[in-house]
Amino acid sequence: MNGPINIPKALRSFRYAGVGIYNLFRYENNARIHLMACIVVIIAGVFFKISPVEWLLIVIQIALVWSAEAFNTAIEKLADLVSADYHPVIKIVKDTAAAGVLILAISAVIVGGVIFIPKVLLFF
Ligand SMILES: Nc1ncnc2c1ncn2[C@@H]1O[C@H](COP(=O)(O)OP(=O)(O)OP(=O)(O)O)[C@@H](O)[C@H]1O
Repeated sequence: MNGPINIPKALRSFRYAGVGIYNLFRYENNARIHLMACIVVIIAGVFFKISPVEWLLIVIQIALVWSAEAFNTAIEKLADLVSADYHPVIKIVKDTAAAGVLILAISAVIVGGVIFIPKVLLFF
């Protein structure tokens, strides 16, 4: 370690990360879709009075998907900077990054289904 913890620097990092979160939901279509899905899930969670463990699973899934979306967007932006023209490697990079989001989105749908489908069926 190079000395005491630099609190102002840490706070600046938080601010930059906050700007990143704002930009993600302000400008990225897929991130907005995930945000809307998250709002629907939270409303459903409150409505069906899901348990604390179920809330924790939902929170983890939301964090995983948002986080993957943030990394995917960062990779896309970097790829666009590296090569604005079509490039087969950029295609692999972008498709692979998108695959990371899709894998976690499928996991979130499965977790959501396991939690909510029985409650919805009981409701009707
Ligand atoms: N420069 C490129 N070279 C090769 N393939 C590309 C390139 N740019 C995009 N693609 C292909 O098009 C797909 C969509 O890319 P794009 O950057 O438009 O992502 P997106 O998911 O539409 O996100 P956004 O609209 O937020 O930028 C990529 O997954 C990739 O297959």
